[in-house]
Amino acid sequence: MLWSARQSATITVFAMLFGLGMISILGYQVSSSYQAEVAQARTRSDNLSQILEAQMRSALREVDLVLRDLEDRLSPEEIASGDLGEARNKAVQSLLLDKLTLVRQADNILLIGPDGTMSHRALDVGKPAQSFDRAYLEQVRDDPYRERLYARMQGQQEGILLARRYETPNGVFGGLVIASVSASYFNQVLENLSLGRHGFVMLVDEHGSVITRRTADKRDPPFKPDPVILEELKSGAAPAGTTVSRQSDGATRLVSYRQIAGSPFFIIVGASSLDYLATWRSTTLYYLTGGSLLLVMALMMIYFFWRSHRLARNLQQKESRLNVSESRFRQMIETIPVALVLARLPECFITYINQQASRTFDIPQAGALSLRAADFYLNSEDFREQLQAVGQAQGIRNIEVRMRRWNGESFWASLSMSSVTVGEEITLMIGISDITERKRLEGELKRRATTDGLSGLTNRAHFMELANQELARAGRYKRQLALLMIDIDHFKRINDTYGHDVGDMAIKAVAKVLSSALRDVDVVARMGGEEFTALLPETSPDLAQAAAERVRAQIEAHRIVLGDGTVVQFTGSIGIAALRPEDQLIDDLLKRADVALYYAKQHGRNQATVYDNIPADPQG
Ligand SMILES: Nc1nc2c(ncn2[C@@H]2O[C@H](COP(=O)(O)OP(=O)(O)OP(=O)(O)O)[C@@H](O)[C@H]2O)c(=O)[nH]1
Repeated sequence: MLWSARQSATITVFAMLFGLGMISILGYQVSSSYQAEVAQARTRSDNLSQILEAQMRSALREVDLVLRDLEDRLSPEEIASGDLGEARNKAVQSLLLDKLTLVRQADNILLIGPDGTMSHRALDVGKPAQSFDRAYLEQVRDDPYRERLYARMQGQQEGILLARRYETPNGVFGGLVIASVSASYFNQVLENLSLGRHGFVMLVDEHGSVITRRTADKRDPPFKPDPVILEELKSGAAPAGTTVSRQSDGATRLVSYRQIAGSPFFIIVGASSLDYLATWRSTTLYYLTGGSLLLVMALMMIYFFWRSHRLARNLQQKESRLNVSESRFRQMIETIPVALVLARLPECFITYINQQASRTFDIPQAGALSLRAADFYLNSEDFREQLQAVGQAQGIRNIEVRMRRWNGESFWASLSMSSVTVGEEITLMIGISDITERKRLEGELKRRATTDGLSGLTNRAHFMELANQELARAGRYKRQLALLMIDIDHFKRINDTYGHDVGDMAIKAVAKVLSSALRDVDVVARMGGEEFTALLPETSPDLAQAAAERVRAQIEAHRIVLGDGTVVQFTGSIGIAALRPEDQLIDDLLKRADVALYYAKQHGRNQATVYDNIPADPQG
């Protein structure tokens, strides 16, 4: 199918729009899935920080409740002094131990007196805190509204100290009840979190110092919390959970900050784009690969479409040029003055004849298609011979042959024949020129060249030619041959008496007599003037004499009746010569016949004389 330029352009535009549409859809898909992944990661970080915050908040609250319970159970002396006697000291420690077992997140419980000295502790492990940070203690002592206090654990162990301000029944600062929650507890909490390969989670204090942290990849550089965000969270300027994104090392980090309610500690959860975009990246890669393939296919389709379109267009142009040249060629073939017949070999069925052939053979062009080439020949054997000749040579040229028109009339044709092979098919090409007229003219010329114009008989030159052939044949086959030489008697007198025209009539009359009185095989000629010859093949001198006598008698019997009723009659003399073995040329015979004629004239005319019968002495 061949598209017009407009259709091609439309198809190309559609294909390009399709490609652009695909790119847009792909782009949109990639971008929206990116947004979704980021939003999901943000939610995940936020949720995780929220869960951790709730978990840690409740853990600290449990500890606080235990401490509050202890406050109720302990007396001011028991907090203030560790020197209560062995039994009481043991009872206090036992109480502390009991409470410690209730909160597995706490690893020890201590009592600090108002002077900052540790009075009791549940477990005698680690370095005993002899005295508490004095500045901190004084701060607590002087702030009766701060009943719950937090501090980072000092020393080697990382963790949190959760303290409660103890007041004596009369409202005086009585010391602190403290529980320590070591980082190992938080580590346990954070242990089973799924953070991804580059994620982290950390517990920091209000200054951003890390209490504990967990990263999937230990080689990752430690994350430094943003103090501004911590400050904003503390002051309430930022929402309880704040998630920010930061660029680092070619990746984006989504960091979710959340303060543990009621405490100066913060949970920070970080997710890396290397993790949360991993699936998106691989999916996008698939999309892009698939999309690129589709795009390449679309481009290839456009390319192949254009290519085939161009090829088809070229083909069409070539075809139309071919059609033009074919129609020109066909027109030429149709109008050339040579009859052209095409026939398919080997059956020789006619496949085409041109207009000239139609005229030559007198048959409609379509009508010829049911015929074979041989049907145009007068003798189909001629066709077979020519076909054979074409098979042996390249072709045959200007062969003269008798052909046949459709109405049965025969004619002479000059014919050329050759064969061409197109694909599997072998076609016979026959060019025919009707040469009937040429043949007629040739015949006429030949006749004029060999015939005497007045008498219609063979002229002298042609007679000499034919006579010599007969002579040679007779000599070869040892056959007899006789020659008559006929002359009108006193012809001059006829001319002179009646005129030249009557003389001509006499010449014609003698020619007629000779033609009728002699055989067809006899060669009769007018040698000039009123002199005639007749060559009689296979004729003995006696038979020749009889024929001469017949001629003489018919000439004598002939009458020319003139317009005025005048009857003209005349006679003729004939000399006869028979072939002799020594004769080489017809002139030898002519000479002897001439002698015999002369003898006949001399001896009274109107008679036939055989040369061999002339007496040795002519006078006698
Ligand atoms: N009408 C006519 N006369 C011709 C033609 N050719 C030659 N002649 C004449 O024929 C005559 C021949 O005469 P001659 O050769 O003297 O012989 P003749 O009169 O026949 O006498 P014999 O032969 O002795 O009987 C001449 O007068 C020629 O002019 C011709 O074609 N037509």
